Amino acid sequence: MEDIKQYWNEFLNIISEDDEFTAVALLKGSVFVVEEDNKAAIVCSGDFAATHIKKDFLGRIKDFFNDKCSNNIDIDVRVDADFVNEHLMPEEEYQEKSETANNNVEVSNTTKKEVSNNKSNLNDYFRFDNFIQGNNNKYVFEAAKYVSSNPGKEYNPFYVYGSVGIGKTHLLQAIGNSYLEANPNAKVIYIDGSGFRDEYVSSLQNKKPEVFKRKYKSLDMLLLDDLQLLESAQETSKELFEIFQALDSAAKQMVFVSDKPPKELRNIESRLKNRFEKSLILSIEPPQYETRLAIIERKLFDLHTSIDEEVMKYMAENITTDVRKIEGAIRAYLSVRDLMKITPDVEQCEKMGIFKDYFTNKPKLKNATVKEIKKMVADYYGIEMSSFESTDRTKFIAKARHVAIYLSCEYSKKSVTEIGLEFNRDHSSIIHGRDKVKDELRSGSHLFTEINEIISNIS
Ligand SMILES: Nc1ncnc2c1ncn2[C@@H]1O[C@H](COP(=O)(O)OP(=O)(O)OP(=O)(O)O)[C@@H](O)[C@H]1O
Repeated sequence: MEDIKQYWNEFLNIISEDDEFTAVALLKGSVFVVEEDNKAAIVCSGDFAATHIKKDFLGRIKDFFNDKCSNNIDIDVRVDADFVNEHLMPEEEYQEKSETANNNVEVSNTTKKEVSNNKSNLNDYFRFDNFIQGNNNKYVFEAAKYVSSNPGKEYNPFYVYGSVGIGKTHLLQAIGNSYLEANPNAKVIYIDGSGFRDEYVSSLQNKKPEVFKRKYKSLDMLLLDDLQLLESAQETSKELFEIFQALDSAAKQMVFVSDKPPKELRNIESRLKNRFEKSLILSIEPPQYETRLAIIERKLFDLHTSIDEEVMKYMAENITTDVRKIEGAIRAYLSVRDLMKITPDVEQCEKMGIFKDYFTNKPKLKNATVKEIKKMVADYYGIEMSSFESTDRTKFIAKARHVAIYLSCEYSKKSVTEIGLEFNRDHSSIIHGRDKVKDELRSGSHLFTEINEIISNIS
């Protein structure tokens, strides 16, 4: 029998040499099993790994084996987290890891702090290969990668903005880490607005502003986070403009991150604002359902653990904006699991309120009746109210009807049977309509925006 397993190791070595970090992490985090002479499987810890392996690598893996082996090898990719946990680490290590998974989460967080490189303030954890791409961030991600390998060129400065906890700092630091990896002697500084202001103020107090100026003007790359924190520090922003000019004329890359676009920044040196407005400005949006699910899988993968898929989906459905909250929810779940030695399912999570501090609050509709909801939805889509009760099944009407049914189920406090009476339908049609919208929302469809707009019109 041929040594198929050996070929797998050879494949891993080749792919490691190619420096495909994501591939290496995904493939090494999976288990290769030879099942019969001409049958093998790649067992993964989650759908994220399985999907990517199937999509991006299975073809190459099959070609590689077909070149090596005399017979065609049938290779399947499947998900079995427990199997992976058991086979990937020695038994004692596995026991230790699962017993201390909660600590691991903390360890991972402290690691985030401890690994920071003193000179640059960068934290090694924030890399491109552990950043999940989705529709919300794909352009920013591509631009960030481009900037880190082509610094000081056409995207200088690069300006990124977006709301809380959606990966701005992660990408900013990934730019620095990746650039330093290729240029280990480069001078890079990552700092946030308040750190920059404090350093400037203390250089004035110590009567050494020249040292401060020299330090920043001699950089190869400046990564300034939370720029909005300089809004109340006009003098510092003037100083930043000087540094900006020096770095710009030396073609040194600058990346700025803020919670708002340049035009909304107040009390910032106007010449600086003007320059920002001419830069490459991109925003990161909150991640959609699939991206949130992939982030959860990735975070668990980093922690060498896994949790029930339904619980992951439950988290992804209910934490819609802030990825930091997703990390908190994972920590909360693992603490309960490890301290109480139970594996809560979705129902238990709900009963125990494990995620109550992390879930995104649903917009509140004050005293919304089914009638009001129907009126707002009809106005929004420009249809007659009577269409909701009619038998008209044209796509547009059916969609509006489903949205009205969904909102009535979520917000009117009426039972499905009562709602059914108002839509001239039985309770099973109401459940069908409601679930159809829920499924679409899960898949990150545009309906999410439409529903939010309707809700804000009602409330
Ligand atoms: N797409 C993603 N893939 C992987 N991890 C992510 C992603 N987006 C956010 N995170 C993680 O979420 C956490 C919060 O992200 P980050 O600190 O970058 O947010 P931020 O947008 O800078 O927020 P703030 O404005 O509050 O500083 C980090 O631990 C980061 O690794």
